Amino acid sequence: MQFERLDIADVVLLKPKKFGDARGYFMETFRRNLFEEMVGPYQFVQDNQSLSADVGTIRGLHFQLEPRAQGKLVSCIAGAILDVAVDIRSGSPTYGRHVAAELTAENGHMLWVPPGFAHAFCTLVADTKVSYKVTDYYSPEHDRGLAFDDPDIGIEWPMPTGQAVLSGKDKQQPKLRDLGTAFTFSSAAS
Ligand SMILES: Cc1cn([C@H]2C[C@H](O)[C@@H](COP(=O)(O)OP(=O)(O)O[C@H]3O[C@H](C)C(=O)[C@H](O)[C@H]3O)O2)c(=O)[nH]c1=O
Repeated sequence: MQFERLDIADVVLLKPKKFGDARGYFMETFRRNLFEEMVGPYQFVQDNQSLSADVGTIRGLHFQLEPRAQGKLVSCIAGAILDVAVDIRSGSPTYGRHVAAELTAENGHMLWVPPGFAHAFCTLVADTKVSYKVTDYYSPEHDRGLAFDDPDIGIEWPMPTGQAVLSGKDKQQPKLRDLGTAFTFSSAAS
C-alpha cells in the first residue's frame, strides 16, 4: 500500500497493491496498523455505500459539525469518480482550497478526507458505486453542506454544472462565505 500526501497534506491518497492472476485480482484495502502509522489514530465506526445510476451525479459537498465530525476513507468499487475534499478549518493556511483525485474500481485508489473537510464526488461513468468508512456515526442534526459549484471554492467538475444530477438538498446548499467557523485549524497533525 502506498500513501501519497496531496497538495493539502492532511488529505492522503492510498494506493493498495493489486495482486493479479488468471482468476482476477486480490488487494488488501485496509490495515489498521499501517493506517494509524501513516495517517493517524482514527477509528472507523460505520461503512457506507452509494450507487449513482447517472454519469455526472454529484453528491456533496457534505460534512458533519463537531462534535460529530467525520473522517472518511473513500473508495470506488464500481465505475469511477472524481473525489474532492475542501479544507473548511478556520485558520488553516489552505482554508477554502480543495484537492481532487480520480478513484476508480480499476485503480483501487482510496482518498482519506479528514474531519474539518467538506467532501463531494462526481461520477465519471454510469452505475458507479462508492464505498466509504467513516470515523463517527451519521448524525442528521450535525449534517451540513456547501454548494458544489461555489465560485469561491472553484472546483472544476468534469461537466458543465448545469448538467449535474443532484439531490434536492444539494441544489440549495449555502456558500462557503456564509459558513462561519465550523472547524478551527490545529497545526498539530490532524
Ligand atoms: C450519509 C448518510 C445518509 N443516510 C440517509 C439519509 C438520507 O435519507 C439518505 C441519503 O442521504 P444523502 O442524500 O445525504 O446521501 P449522499 O448525498 O450520498 O451524501 C453522502 O455523500 C457525500 C459524498 C458524503 O460525503 C457524505 O458521506 C454523505 O452526505 O441516506 C443515512 O441513513 N446514513 C448516512 O450515513
